[in-house]
Amino acid sequence: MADSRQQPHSSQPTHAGHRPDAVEYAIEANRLTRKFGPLTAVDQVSLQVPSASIYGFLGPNGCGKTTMIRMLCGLLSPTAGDAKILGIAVPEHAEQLRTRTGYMTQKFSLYEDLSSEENLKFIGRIYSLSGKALIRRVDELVETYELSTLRNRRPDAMSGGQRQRLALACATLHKPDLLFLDEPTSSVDPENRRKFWEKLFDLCDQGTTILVSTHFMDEAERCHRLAILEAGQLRTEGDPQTLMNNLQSHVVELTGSRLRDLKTPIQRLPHVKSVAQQGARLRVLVDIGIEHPQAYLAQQLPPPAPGDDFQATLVRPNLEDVFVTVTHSERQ
Ligand SMILES: Nc1ncnc2c1ncn2[C@@H]1O[C@H](COP(=O)(O)OP(=O)(O)OP(=O)(O)O)[C@@H](O)[C@H]1O
Repeated sequence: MADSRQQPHSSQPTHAGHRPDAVEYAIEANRLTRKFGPLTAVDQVSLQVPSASIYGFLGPNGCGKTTMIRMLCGLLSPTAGDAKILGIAVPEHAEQLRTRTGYMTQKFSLYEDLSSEENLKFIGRIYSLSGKALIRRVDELVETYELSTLRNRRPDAMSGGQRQRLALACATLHKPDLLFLDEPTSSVDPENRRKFWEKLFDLCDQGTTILVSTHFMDEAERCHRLAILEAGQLRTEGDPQTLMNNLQSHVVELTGSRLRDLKTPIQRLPHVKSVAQQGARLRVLVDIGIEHPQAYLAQQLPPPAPGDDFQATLVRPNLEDVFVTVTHSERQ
């Protein structure tokens, strides 16, 4: 039976934060906690985000991603714990970070009654740009984010991808050292998401640190490092390849002609953590303590009928497998 696990490849940033005043970690959070009445939305989360890297928050709805970002931005006070952003304590000294950070929310904070160009100029003036410097910067952003044909268009007449490009242009107008992106691609198709990520890597190469929250696995896999959150708690943290290599489950793919009948019995097996149908295959997560997972599954199931081409293959874990294993979400 085949084992298609591949060798890890490096997912470290190729640049080392070449801004002169760069700190080693753009974000340092120490047991950060936020309660809303009886609810603990963020529960003692500690993490370090290396400068000039892209760091992801991955987690289901309501797991605390936005609350965490708002505390790191200095917009929300923690109930307990502390954080330093670019070496500066928040929320105490958040004002010092105003011109050094950018924030793009999932709702794209654009002014709907202003055109693209007017949005950019308005934001530019907030950051004290004026005259030729403002015009130059707006032209630069229009070029970078492919907005030249949209200069006079208002956001409400733009597609999701176009609005997102404009929102990113606005969020980066003042060349922030650190950019917070809260589910920035939730209304964007895969092609535009891919292009958006190219822009993020360009920014990162220029020394910008990016913290991005997402529930898309393919996006999470692009990050240099990743935190998986659930119910306000940090379940695991690391670079995606290492997380996949260190997965505490075997991943077995089953093919054959009676997969739908097998799904329920497999789900009931004591050492099976999850079963998901993917097209003509069942993807099964088996406890890492089981030495021969394919044999384990074959032994527990009814014998194949004559002519059944049942096969069990050990495959390389993906990030969704990591997510399912470290959280309590059951993949069906
Ligand atoms: N101001 C608030 N008052 C009360 N509860 C809040 C407040 N803000 C967030 N919460 C609660 O805290 C929990 C975490 O919410 P949060 O928005 O941080 O999650 P999230 O991971 O960003 O979710 P999503 O992916 O849906 O955006 C949720 O249960 C939410 O209802």
